[in-house]
Amino acid sequence: MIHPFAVNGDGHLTIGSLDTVELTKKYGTPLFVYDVDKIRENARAFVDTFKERGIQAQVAYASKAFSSIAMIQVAKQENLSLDVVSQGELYTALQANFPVEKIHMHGNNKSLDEISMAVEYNIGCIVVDNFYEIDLLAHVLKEQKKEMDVLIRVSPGIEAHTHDYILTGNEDSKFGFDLTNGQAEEAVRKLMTFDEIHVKGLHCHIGSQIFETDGFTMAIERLFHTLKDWADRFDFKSDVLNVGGGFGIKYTENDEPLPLSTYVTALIDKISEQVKEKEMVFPEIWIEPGRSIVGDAGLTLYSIGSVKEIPNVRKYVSVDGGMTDNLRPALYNAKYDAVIANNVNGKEKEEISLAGKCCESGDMLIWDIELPKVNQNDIVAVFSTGAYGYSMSNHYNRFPKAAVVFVEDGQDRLVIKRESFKDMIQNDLSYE
Ligand SMILES: Cc1ncc(COP(=O)(O)O)c(C=O)c1O
Ligand SMILES: N[C@@H](CCCC[NH3+])C(=O)O
Repeated sequence: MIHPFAVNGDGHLTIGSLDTVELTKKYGTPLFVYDVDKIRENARAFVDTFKERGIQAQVAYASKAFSSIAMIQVAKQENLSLDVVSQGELYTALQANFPVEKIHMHGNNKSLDEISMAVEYNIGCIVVDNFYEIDLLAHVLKEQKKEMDVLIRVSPGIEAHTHDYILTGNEDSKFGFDLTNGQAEEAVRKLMTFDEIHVKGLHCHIGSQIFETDGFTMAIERLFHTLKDWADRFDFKSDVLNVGGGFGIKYTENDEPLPLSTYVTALIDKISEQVKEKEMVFPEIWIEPGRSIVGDAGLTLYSIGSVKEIPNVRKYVSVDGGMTDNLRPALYNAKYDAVIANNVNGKEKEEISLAGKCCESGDMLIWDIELPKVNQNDIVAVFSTGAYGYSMSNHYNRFPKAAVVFVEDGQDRLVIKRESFKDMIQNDLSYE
């Protein structure tokens, strides 16, 4: 079983020492529950490693992994910076009173409205992704008579080992300027012509759920190759190097993630090596972890409903959620681990497949998992759903969105209310 979960005397799964079965009685299912201590522990693993090495750094929580007012407030308490990719994520951060100067905005198609809002609220930095955006940004800055720090997102041509859909640093990518075909240089030269725009450095993000450090260190080498070239040819200085997020976490026993501090150490060592070799100034290092801060701190609790046994084929056990609260299995064939929360150590086991309740054959949460024999109304806990679970949840089949509870210091606290049917239809207008 995956940290930080344990089992109490009743054989019930606990999270942050609270009985998950009791939580479902109080809040219903499906229910996301986060152990806030674990979120803090993950955040500190990054922050403290930089501190111990005396490195100037910003650890920006990639709020796309799970954005809510309470979560942004935890990020603020942990002195993280924040990565947002939309007006919605920015709005949430503003509502959480997150310090604006520590907000960075991403996006491969930032709209005029998004850029205007970012400039209006004086966020810390915009990560420029394409030529279209440069013109929009210059226009908005002139109009609002403001200045803005920017990073240039480049794709370093790295094929990280992960699912194709979550690969982002390769040449054939919708994100960023290509380093090798001259577009990145063209972008930086163009950005440097605007007095209102201050180019602070480069950004790259090679992908997500990555278990090795090689992809990151190779990317750093390529970035430094470029930085040295630009420094020699047109005196370009990179005060900041943002190497993105993407650090892998444990979903099942087959995943062997590195300790989070190992990623940071590898990044620092490689950057130190390159700085020395190329005789350059040590940049401030920024990273953008999302999944590795919240992923393994969260789980989802479901109630079991129908059970369909097809003799000699399979036993389908259906729960009261599915691809509406966890799209990842359907989208990436992502694998998860689970237990029966009210009978974790049950001796009599059977192999089942855990199905969601959407009208899609592909709405399966886990294929072929061995669990204690299940009964209707048992509670299933699916682990490591803290990242890209709630944030990618949707209204397919008009299922209302689940509730989210934070657990800390032996207390549970509702941080996102369960949607009502009324909430769900609030924007529907009558045609009668
Ligand atoms: C630019 C950028 N930064 C950070 C992240 C966060 O990645 P992860 O949640 O894998 O740490 C992503 C998502 O892949 C991203 O696209
Ligand atoms: N949503 C993806 C990762 C993409 C992250 C953003 N670039 C996941 O669930 O794994």
